[in-house]
Amino acid sequence: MPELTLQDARVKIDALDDQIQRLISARARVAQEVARIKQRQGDTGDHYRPSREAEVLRRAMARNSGADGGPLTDEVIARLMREIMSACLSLESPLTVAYLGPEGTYTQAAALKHFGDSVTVRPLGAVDEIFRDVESGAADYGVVPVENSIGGVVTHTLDALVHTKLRICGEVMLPVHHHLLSRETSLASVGTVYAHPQSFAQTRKWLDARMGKAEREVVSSNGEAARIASEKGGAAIAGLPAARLYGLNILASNIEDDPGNTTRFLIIGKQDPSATGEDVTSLVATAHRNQPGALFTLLKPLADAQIDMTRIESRPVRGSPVPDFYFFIDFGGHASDAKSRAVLDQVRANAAFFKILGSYPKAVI
Ligand SMILES: O=C(O)C(=O)C[C@]1(C(=O)O)C=C[C@@H](O)C=C1
Repeated sequence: MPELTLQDARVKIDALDDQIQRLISARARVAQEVARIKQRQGDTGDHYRPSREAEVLRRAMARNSGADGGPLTDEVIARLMREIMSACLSLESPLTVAYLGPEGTYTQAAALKHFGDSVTVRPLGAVDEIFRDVESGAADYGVVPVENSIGGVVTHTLDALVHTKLRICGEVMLPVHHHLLSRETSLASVGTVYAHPQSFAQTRKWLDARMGKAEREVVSSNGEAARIASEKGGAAIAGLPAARLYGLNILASNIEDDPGNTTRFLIIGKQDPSATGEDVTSLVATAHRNQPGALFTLLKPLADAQIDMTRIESRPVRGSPVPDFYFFIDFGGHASDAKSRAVLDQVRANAAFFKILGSYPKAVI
């Protein structure tokens, strides 16, 4: 092919943009039609469909890996598709999403990664408030952190899951990069570092090596840490959105001790997503007390069925006169498929307390 001039290339880009825009508008009109179909079918809730969204994103990534795919990465393609769907859904029924605030937290980044930009967000102060907000209908969905690859589980979230009527309808995996943010311009001028306890846990080695003399003050969130650093001085450990929001300098980047540092977040709401073929089921159960091998008995059906148990966490049962534990179990599969259903029935039969927390699509991006 003869080499294009810059002007020719721009003419091509303009022509492609015309086509892209026409197609996006056509897609948005079909989404409006989808909303009318759902209403005719008597659908009274919101129009968000987590399983369909996962399918659309997986198709986009598969197309990108095919013959006509590239040069953008699968993740970039999926994120673009994410935003198109988010905008289409906002025409159907705008969503309100509550998350663990304030603004600038990793939970906000997780909420936007999962739902895209075209949602109304409500930053709230505590995990319990997010559960209440969704239960009361003030928000359609909530986003809560559940586990970090270095810092471990978020106990408030596990405890709230035991008693809520809400369902887990999705998960988000967010690679977490911590930065040291400050109004100052050098590490030497920082007297106090503010951070959430999990962020301190995830940057401990770096802080010990580089900021051994600075005070460490625990605050309720990374967003709060950034706000304090912007008002009082010192430095905050937080993400880039917080640096932008509070106009702070980045004194050091990627200070997490483990470069694979990832936080998993849950989407909580009132719907049960349908099976997609790549799903996760979460349950909580207690074993019968005083029975030798009770936990083994509880888990045996999973092993017998060769089901992939991806997670197990325990939390003490509060107020129990003898030691007793809730076991939070995740496995690959959907509660509606025959194999998972049979296993769930057996686990339920072996448990003193049993509750399915949700079956939902495995995180796509
Ligand atoms: O397929 C649907 O049910 C739609 O509402 C369309 C659509 C989309 O834009 O593709 C939009 C929102 C839903 O969450 C899922 C998909």
